[in-house]
Order: sequence, then structure tokens, then C-alpha cells
Amino acid sequence: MEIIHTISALKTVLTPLQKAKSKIALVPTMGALHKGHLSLIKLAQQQADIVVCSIFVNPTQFTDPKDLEKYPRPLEHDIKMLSDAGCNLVFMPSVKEMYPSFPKPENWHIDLGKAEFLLEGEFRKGHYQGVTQIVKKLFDAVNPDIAFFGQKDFQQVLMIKNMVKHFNMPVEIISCPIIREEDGLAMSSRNIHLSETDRKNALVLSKALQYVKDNFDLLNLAQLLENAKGMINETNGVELDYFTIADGETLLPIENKTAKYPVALVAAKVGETRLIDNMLLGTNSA
Ligand SMILES: Nc1ncnc2c1ncn2[C@@H]1O[C@H](COP(=O)(O)OP(=O)(O)OP(=O)(O)O)[C@@H](O)[C@H]1O
Ligand SMILES: CC(C)(CO)[C@@H](O)C(=O)[O-]
Ligand code: BAL
Repeated sequence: MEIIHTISALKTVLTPLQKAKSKIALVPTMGALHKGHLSLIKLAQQQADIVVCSIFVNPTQFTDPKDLEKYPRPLEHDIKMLSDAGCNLVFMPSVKEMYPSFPKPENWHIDLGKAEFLLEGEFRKGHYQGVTQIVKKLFDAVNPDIAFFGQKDFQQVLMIKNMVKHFNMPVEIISCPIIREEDGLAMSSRNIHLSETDRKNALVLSKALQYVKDNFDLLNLAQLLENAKGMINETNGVELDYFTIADGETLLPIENKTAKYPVALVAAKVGETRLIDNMLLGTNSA
């Protein structure tokens, strides 16, 4: 497995492979890898000849400086995991490599549609401008045919698809299923910050989502929301940011259950750690 730190070195390695028509997959990450990330690598391996994983804690998508500062960075552990998984290439650039004028902000603003400002966009203002800015830079650096993202960051996948449409980029975007701990908690790099009590309390998020999924055909939307929010609000140490049953394309709350692509989404602070999760509802969902 090759570890590369600069865009020019990346191009030197990838260009001949691209000329030889190898299919290149990119799995963008911020590191602190877990089985959720590995599932993306595995899916990428099934669909491409070469899998590139990027590890970069992107400063422009953080709205809380403390969150950026304490973001876990276990690099040796990450490299071992990727090497064991058979990843071909790791791209680990510095902040200066990706943002040469850092800390002076670069000019970046694109229209991501109204959904940019909902849910995560409301609680982390400017977050998706930062996410799409770095993903565009990573796509330009790697030139992948296909890129893999987790459904755990449901809104992020939508925003990246909108960014790709905006620039008319020839990259296929794949949304991959959420990998959970045995008890249902969605795997996340930030779970490492949870105390033992937080870890128990955090379970209410996946339980509330599962409750809505299990009862979607039985109760009306108002009852589902009231009960799910009630479960979370009753849990000490968990502070709800939002719980919504939304249309998966607009992220607006659905008004009836005939919606084509319903999804329940939640974000909450568990102790000091903010977590998100979601579950597809309706008959076609996993
Ligand atoms: N449990 C999971 N199952 C599947 N994909 C996941 C999971 N957790 C993260 N991913 C995906 O991995 C990619 C990299 O995510 P990232 O490095 O931010 O990890 P993370 O666990 O989401 O961390 P955090 O939530 O603390 O930011 C993203 O596309 C993300 O959606
Ligand atoms: C897509 C991403 C790597 C961009 O920094 C990040 O938002 C993430 O890890 O989900
Ligand atoms: N996986 C989402 C990246 C973030 O929380 O900034």
C-alpha cells in the first residue's frame, strides 16, 4: 500500500493507471477508521481496480473549533487498518497542500439547493460549503471514476451529488449502508469521546429511529414523532437537536406516508459529543 502526501505525487502514480483504463475508486475519510469505513473500502474493491482512501481532517467543514481540535487522529492505527484491508493507496495531505493560503479562506461558494440549510446545515452553518469544497479538491486530485460515502451522513451524500451535478463531474457517487455496533449504535469516529454512561444513553438514538421504522405503517406521523422525541427527551444526558421524518430528496418533513423516499433523521448531543443517525423507512428500506 502506497502512502502519498502531495497532489503531484498522487498524479504521478495515478495517471499511468488511468491511461491504462484502470477503474479508480475514492473513499474520502477524516481518519479514526472503524468498521463503517472498512465497509466502504470493501464495496469500493468490488467495483473498481484501484482503491484510494483519503485521510484528511478538513478544517473548513468544522464550525466548532473545539470539535476540530479534539477530532481523533490515530494515524498509525488507520494505516494498519487500510493496509490489512488491501487498500491500494492512502492520500494523507497536509492542510497547506489542500489549502495553500490557509488560514486565509479561499473563495468558495456554490449553490447546493435549499436542503443545504436544513438539519445539519442549520446546526453547523456553512458545513456543506466546507464539505463540498474539500470533496471537489479531492476529486480534482484523484480523478476517480466512482466515490463511496456512508448513508450515515445522509445529507452529505445529497450535497455531494448536488456538487457533482453543479460541476458536471463524471464521478459516480455511491451511498453505502450504515454499519452499526451489535446493540444498534451507528459506528462513528466521535463515539470514542463517549463516556460509559454516554455510550449507554446514545443507544436511544438508534432505538428511536428503529421505533419509527417498526411503527411506520401503524401510527400517524404526529404520533411517531411525538413518541420518538419523547424517548430521547426522557433520556438523561441526551440533548436533541432535531428528529424528523423527511423526504430523502428534499429533506423537508413529509406530510403523509405516500412519500416516495421517507427517512427518519436524528442529531443529538450525548454528553459533550454530538452524534447523528438515520434510518430509511417504507417498504424498500434496509
Ligand atoms: N457507521 C458507518 N457506516 C457506514 N459508513 C460510515 C459510518 N460512519 C462513517 N461512515 C462514512 O465514512 C466516511 C468518512 O466519515 P468520517 O471519517 O467523518 O467518519 P465518521 O465515523 O462519520 O466520523 P464522525 O461521524 O465522527 O465525523 C463518510 O462517508 C461517512 O458517512
Ligand atoms: C466527506 C469528508 C471526508 C469530507 O471531509 C467528511 O465529511 C467525512 O468524513 O464524512
Ligand atoms: N462524517 C461527517 C464529517 C463531520 O462530521 O464533519
